[in-house]
Amino acid sequence: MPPLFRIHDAEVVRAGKTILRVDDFSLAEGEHVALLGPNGAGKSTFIQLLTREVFPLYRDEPPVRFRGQERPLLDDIKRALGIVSSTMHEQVRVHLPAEEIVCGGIFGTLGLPMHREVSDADHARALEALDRLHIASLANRDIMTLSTGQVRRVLVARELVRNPSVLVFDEPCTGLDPQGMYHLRETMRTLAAEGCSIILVTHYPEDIIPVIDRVLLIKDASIFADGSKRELLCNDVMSDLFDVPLTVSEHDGWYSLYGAHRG
Ligand SMILES: Nc1ncnc2c1ncn2[C@@H]1O[C@H](COP(=O)(O)OP(=O)(O)OP(=O)(O)O)[C@@H](O)[C@H]1O
Repeated sequence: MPPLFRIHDAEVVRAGKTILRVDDFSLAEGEHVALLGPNGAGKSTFIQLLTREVFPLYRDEPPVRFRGQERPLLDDIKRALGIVSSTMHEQVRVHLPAEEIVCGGIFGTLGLPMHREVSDADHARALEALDRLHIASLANRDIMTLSTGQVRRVLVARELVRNPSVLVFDEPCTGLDPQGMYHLRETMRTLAAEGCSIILVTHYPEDIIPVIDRVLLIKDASIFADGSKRELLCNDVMSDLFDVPLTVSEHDGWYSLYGAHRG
């Protein structure tokens, strides 16, 4: 089986500057990975290479392959991938029940589509997605009255209605309180246990749920390291990645990062 994604000899240039270079990377079907690195390193650009929102410099052989295809259809990639980011909820500025927001995910609309029939089965899919994340009780709540953490989980459900095989979480816990972080990380665990591949982008090892073993460290527009958590989530590597002294601790497969302050 070809890998889900393969990137080979890709370079993204903006304003005359290389903002990402990837010599070789591949992700197998069903594999999880966490991208970790400082601000401006190139993590979002990496994701946008996969989703074909940015294009690398021309090569005779296209640098990004999806399921072995050199020129995949954008629709095929969109069908396979669900994306949840910490900024998505800023676009939700309408008074609609959470269930309608989720149902809109089937049609790619924010709420129910204006000119298309929404069947009982569509509504049932939306409720099922909310239920999978244990938030069915929010179905009739006005999305504008929910907490940031609740909205983010509703938006995960909105991606789930299309049954993607891969979920990209782009800084999913940014702006959440400890309760919101707990639930969001539990959501990732639930989805991984159900067989979804997770691609996580984060600044914090705390977000890397135990089932994700592979970490891709990105720094200064290139891959700094690619390997297992045990190998890379350690004091020296993290201090080098973020250019400040850091200490890593691990407990039951969960990692934490602290500033190694003196005095
Ligand atoms: N259109 C553009 N023109 C010029 N520079 C750009 C453009 N888009 C991105 N960049 C630069 O490319 C670099 C990588 O950006 P990217 O958003 O991928 O980083 P990131 O690792 O996701 O950062 P953060 O953690 O802050 O979200 C940054 O320095 C950014 O300023």
